[in-house]
Amino acid sequence: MTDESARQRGAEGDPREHARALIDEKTRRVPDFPEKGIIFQDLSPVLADGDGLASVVDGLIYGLGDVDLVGGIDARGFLIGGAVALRLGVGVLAIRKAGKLPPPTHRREYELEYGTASLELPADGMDLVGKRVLVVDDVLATGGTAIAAVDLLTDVGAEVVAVATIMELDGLGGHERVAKHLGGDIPVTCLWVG
Ligand SMILES: O=P(O)(O)OC[C@H]1O[C@H](OP(=O)(O)OP(=O)(O)O)[C@H](O)[C@@H]1O
Ligand SMILES: Nc1ncnc2[nH]cnc12
Repeated sequence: MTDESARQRGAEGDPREHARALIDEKTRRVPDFPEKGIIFQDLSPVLADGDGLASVVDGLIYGLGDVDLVGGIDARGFLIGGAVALRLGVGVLAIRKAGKLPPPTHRREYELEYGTASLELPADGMDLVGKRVLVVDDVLATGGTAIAAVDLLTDVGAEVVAVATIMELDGLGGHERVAKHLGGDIPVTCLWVG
């Protein structure tokens, strides 16, 4: 990390401003992927950049309350989840796509901007009751994935304290859907909206 990037990220105020500038500059926007009509927002170049990853992590945790555990959503949420957890000094939990975890599991199905899917969590081996969990992912689109993650964590007795994503796709209603599902008092934060 350079002194310059550290200065830009935090010392001069809100670290989200620098994160937003890098997201704006580096995101790869690909039309008609994975199907016609979808503009795929590929954050790979942002996260592959040291300053980009650090800025995003700082931005995602800005203003957060107490967190015991970070839940990262399969698959791109894993990248952010591990980095955020390390920064917060807590553990990370992989919220997995169906069929990856050995039984017993809890499962929730949901609809995506393109298709349907299921998420799973282990149903034993960990005591998640009462754990304050921050859910992280790269993109919030329709909100279906985030809602399934919230429901799974609720199923295992955890308390979701915030949902944070790097990017929100405007016009799909995801932010409102997730906020409403969480009941209004739990923050849904997205660094960049577009
Ligand atoms: O708000 P939603 O409409 O639910 O969409 C958002 C989800 O879609 C993408 O994941 P995807 O299912 O494509 O999986 P991947 O991370 O494995 O590529 C993205 O990483 C989010 O998890
Ligand atoms: N348009 C999109 N770009 C990247 N990830 C997504 N997840 C859901 N919709 C997406």
